[in-house]
Amino acid sequence: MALPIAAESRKELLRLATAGSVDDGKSTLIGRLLYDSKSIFTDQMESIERTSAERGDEYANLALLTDGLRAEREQGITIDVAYRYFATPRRKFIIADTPGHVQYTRNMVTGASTADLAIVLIDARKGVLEQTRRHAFLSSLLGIPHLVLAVNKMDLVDYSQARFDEIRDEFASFASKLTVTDLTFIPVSALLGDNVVTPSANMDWYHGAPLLDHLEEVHIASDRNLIDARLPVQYVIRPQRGDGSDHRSYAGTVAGGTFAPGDEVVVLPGGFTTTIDRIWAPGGVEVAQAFPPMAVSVSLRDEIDITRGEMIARPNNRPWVGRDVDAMVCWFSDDSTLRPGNRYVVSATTASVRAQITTLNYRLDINTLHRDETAEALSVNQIGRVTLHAQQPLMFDAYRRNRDTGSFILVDEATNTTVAAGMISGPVDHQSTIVWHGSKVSPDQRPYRGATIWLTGLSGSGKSSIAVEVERRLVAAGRPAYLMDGDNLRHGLNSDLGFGDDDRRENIRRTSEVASLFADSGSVAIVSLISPFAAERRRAREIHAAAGLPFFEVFVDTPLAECERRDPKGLYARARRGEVKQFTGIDSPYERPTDAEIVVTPDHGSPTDIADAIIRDLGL
Ligand SMILES: Nc1ncnc2c1ncn2[C@@H]1O[C@H](COP(=O)(O)OS(=O)(=O)O)[C@@H](OP(=O)(O)O)[C@H]1O
Ligand SMILES: Nc1ncnc2c1ncn2[C@@H]1O[C@H](COP(=O)(O)OP(=O)(O)O)[C@@H](O)[C@H]1O
Repeated sequence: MALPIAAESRKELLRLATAGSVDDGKSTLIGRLLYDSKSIFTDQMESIERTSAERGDEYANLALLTDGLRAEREQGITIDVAYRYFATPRRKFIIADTPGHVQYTRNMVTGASTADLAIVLIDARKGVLEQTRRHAFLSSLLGIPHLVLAVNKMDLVDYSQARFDEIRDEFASFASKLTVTDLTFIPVSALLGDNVVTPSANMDWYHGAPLLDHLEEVHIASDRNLIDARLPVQYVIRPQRGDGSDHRSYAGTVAGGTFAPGDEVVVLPGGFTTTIDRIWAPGGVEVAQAFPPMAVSVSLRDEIDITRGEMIARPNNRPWVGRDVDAMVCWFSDDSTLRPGNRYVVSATTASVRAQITTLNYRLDINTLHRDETAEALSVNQIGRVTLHAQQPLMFDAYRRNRDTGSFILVDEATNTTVAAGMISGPVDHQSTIVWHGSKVSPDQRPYRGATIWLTGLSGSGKSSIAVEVERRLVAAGRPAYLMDGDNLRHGLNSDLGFGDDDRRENIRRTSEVASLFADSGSVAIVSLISPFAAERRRAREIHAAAGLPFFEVFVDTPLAECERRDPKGLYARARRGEVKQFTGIDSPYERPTDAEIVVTPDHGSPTDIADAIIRDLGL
């Protein structure tokens, strides 16, 4: 016999969001659902009955159930969303209960972003109001697949079918402008229980299901995207000595499609292709298939260096990979505004990347759907369409295709707070209008196969001295080779860049791209760049890997003290005196490479000795 707990966990979960103000009877409706489905504990019920009697309420005031909880949680919580849990024999439910006033747009965005179904309440006496339209619009913007219009307080309009029909027609004409796929109207009285859990004896003209039946029956299994296989890598599990495993595995929550052992996959953004070896569910149980929203770990047939934030997909069905994204954002922060030029960290699936807002295309009035194209900023609870530019490629889908891989949050790095939520429309247009023109020359038609030798190290470590010797030897041997020295590039290609972190990243990015073009042409690109950041060096490697080009990192590991002693340009002395700011090793970081192909130290001899060794070791 199955244990009850197992039966419980097998039940399908429906995430439901309710929007509306207290006056519409939202709290009473939720209370009624909990009460009539026997989800309230007896002691809670007794206290509600007692308080209702004290207040002189005619009926047990079920709103007290949710309002009481709200008062508790108001302390110290900025985003006011209460999650309630209840279950019936057929399904489990999580209700995200969000207050409905205009200033609570951010709450609704937070609470409803993962919902399968939204209930929008209408007071039958008042009909369709501005806030009804606002809630319906937000539900559609958030891509909630099922929308229920609960026309409440039917007892106060004599259970009139005519009034219900009037409201339904008015709302349906507005909803036709939205992308609502499944719309259901239910006449209810939350206070008296009509059509909430049990069918109403007062509305025999209504032949549909009561609300709870609808919630139990609405078909949600196919709402998830089961086509586009996506596994954002959350962390890497390395084999422990002695535990019998011989493979690294990659853990994450499946965000779309299905994965099975033997499937060919691509790891993005690097572009390596391999095959899934095995898949485990939590607890180490091996499974034959993974689908959303399963948390799994997978092992791959080839050893590939994968880190958090990368994505496993299918070679013939990839997410977009790009830096420029077009999105709708809802601004959350009371303390700041969104403006073009502002910089944030974009957190999308498991990746976090720095990005800048490039444009605010318009601000949307969520009551009228009017687009204000003259808007210069978004403040709290406002929604607008923006484009942003990320410093590293993001992997994403359109939100309407996949709510997990199509959404992100913006984090203010200075305060480490979430300032916005975003829903991606797609890559910025200019990208989709640019096509890749393939060359008619294949790599083996070129006289030489190119490569990049990337020298990294502190200023004065000896990068340039070694690089010029490598270039000289290769050219003398008849190989096309070309030296790209950071100092020299900063005179032309990178003359607009300084030494702040962002500028250095851009410096490394541009140099990576140019080096890969040289390598692609059959030349050996020799780069001599401090390149202090591990992520950007890694990105340089990935750019080459994606194009199938060899990339060799050479870490010129000369201790800071020795570089400072050499100080060929007198820059260390000036940095110590504070005349040169953000100098690497002094007041700007250098992240030491951990996976360089070659590490050279001063013990290895003169630059010429080292150049000889590099050429020999790399087989060039
Ligand atoms: N603040 C500060 N920090 C580091 N380096 C400085 C700075 N200001 C000027 N220089 C000179 O610029 C050279 C480094 O440029 P890079 O393009 O290699 O640097 S980076 O990769 O963008 O960090 C570097 O050249 P090398 O000594 O050949 O490394 C310095 O001479
Ligand atoms: N292997 C080495 N042994 C001793 N001195 C070296 C070595 N490599 C470079 N140097 C000296 O160190 C100084 C800085 O070298 P440089 O190539 O300009 O460094 P970087 O390009 O890393 O700033 C130069 O004076 C150079 O002669």
